[in-house]
Amino acid sequence: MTDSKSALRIDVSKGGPGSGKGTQCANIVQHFGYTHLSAGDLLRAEIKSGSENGTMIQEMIKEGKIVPSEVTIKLLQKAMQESGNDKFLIDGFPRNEENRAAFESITKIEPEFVLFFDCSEEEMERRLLNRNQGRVDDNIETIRKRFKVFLESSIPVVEYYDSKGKVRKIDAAKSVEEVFEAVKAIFTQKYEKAAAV
Ligand SMILES: Nc1ncnc2c1ncn2[C@@H]1O[C@H](COP(=O)(O)OP(=O)(O)OP(=O)(O)O)[C@@H](O)[C@H]1O
Ligand SMILES: Nc1ccn([C@@H]2O[C@H](COP(=O)(O)O)[C@@H](O)[C@H]2O)c(=O)n1
Ligand SMILES: [Mg+2]
Repeated sequence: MTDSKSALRIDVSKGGPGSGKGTQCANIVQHFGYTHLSAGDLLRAEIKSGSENGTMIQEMIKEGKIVPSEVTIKLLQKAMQESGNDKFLIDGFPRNEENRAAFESITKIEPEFVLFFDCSEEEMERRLLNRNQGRVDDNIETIRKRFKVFLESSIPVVEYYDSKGKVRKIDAAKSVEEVFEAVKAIFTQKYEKAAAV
């Protein structure tokens, strides 16, 4: 997203649950100097911190529901301020139209581009059930709810950005290395274009 006043640059990483957003963002950070902000990770940290919103967030995550935007946006803004960076890769946000509209209205920032990790439900389900990170939402019941929310609420946001020519779709069913090759090509092209201006 670009913000002319503060020159913050933000790209967005989207894709279904288990499509590999977090894995690829970690690679992008190492190669391209972004700060990675995972909305899900920030919400999980908020639960651990013992915040007054912790119980509500925990319940929403267990049910695969989307936490109210004001909570998530405050966490994102705080993390951005604390990072000292001006280049952010926001992972798993905006998750629905409310997230998108509220973020843009509060921050006046729009994404430069949106990476969309495209993967079948069958493969995503396999990956989530093998993740073994102790997440309360990595069980088959919650995974099915998360897939439904993804289709009903998150895909329309991808379509919105697509209509603005911002989506870069990546075949995320390939190996981690192959997916990263495709990601690298997108970022390299972006920097080459910027250098040519
Ligand atoms: N290309 C890949 N091939 C096989 N396994 C992968 C691939 N990418 C990621 N994984 C594995 O799949 C699991 C989910 O990946 P990751 O946590 O990056 O997904 P995510 O999109 O961030 O999911 P969530 O939305 O639930 O946070 C992890 O165990 C990860 O190691
Ligand atoms: N914008 C968001 C992002 C996430 N959540 C909640 O966290 C859960 C886990 O998110 P991951 O990106 O780590 O998979 C997600 O299912 C939501 O419950 C949210 O509310 N808003
Ligand atoms: Mg993740």
